[in-house]
Amino acid sequence: MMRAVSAAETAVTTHPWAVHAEGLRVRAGRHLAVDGLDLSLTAGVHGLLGPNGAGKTTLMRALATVLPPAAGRLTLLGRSVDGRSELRSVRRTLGYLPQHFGFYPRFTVREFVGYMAWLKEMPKAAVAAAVQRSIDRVGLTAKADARLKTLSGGMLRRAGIAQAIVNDPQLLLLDEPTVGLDPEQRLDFRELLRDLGTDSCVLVSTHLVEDVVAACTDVIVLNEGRLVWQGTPEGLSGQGDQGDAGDSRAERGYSAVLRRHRAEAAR
Ligand SMILES: Nc1ncnc2c1ncn2[C@@H]1O[C@H](COP(=O)(O)OP(=O)(O)OP(=O)(O)O)[C@@H](O)[C@H]1O
Repeated sequence: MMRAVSAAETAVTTHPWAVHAEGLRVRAGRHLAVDGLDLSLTAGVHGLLGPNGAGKTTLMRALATVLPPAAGRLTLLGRSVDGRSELRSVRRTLGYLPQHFGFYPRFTVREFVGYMAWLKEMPKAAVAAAVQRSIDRVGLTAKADARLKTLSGGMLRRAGIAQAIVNDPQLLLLDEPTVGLDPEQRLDFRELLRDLGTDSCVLVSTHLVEDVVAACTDVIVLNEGRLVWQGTPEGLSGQGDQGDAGDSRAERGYSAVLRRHRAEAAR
């Protein structure tokens, strides 16, 4: 006899949230930088906005499994992040560009990306082609065999993006990826983001509202460790009015979201 399958079971097996957080709290040092966050993300490009100190980097680090949750529930790609074997399997399918990343200056771009592929336990036979493809995708083909110490800041950032995408991650976390990119590279990067977001869940932290509008399917606004707004870029543009700060409708909408949250918090 066939057993009835509950909606909850199919949801987990066929449509797992790439990120599902309930009441998530994360400490940065002693400070509770993420304070009771509820967030669910699926495939697409999600732009993470928030003022300095909002908790964006701390959230990214928690989703990258670098920082453990202090409280609440967190599942990534349908798996909890509690046990060692779950963590290992999640990390194989993650890509993460930290805000500040360490690297060996004498490594070439190819060696660096290859080393990260090895850390992600990619099958040996697939590494060389995957490394070349990710270097090509970030526009560093001509610099593939240059040492990292000889690269400009923007090129180094692109090498960082290449290592993050080398394993075709299902969950890609990019913390301020456009810092140091020149205007032409930023346009290319937006195209790459749109491409990556068709199959994967991409979370991009940025201060540039225009990048979010141009490349994201969804916007998340964080303030004081809490999610204060989530919706489409068009929806964000509709939040503001002429009196709000900003050069574009989206910037004024973002200012309005923060203004309202601050007013509510002050009550
Ligand atoms: N190691 C630490 N020890 C104590 N407090 C910290 C530490 N790291 C971060 N914080 C604090 O946690 C809060 C959130 O910091 P976080 O770096 O996550 O914010 P952010 O939104 O990424 O900011 P920015 O836009 O400036 O990069 C800030 O108030 C910050 O001062």
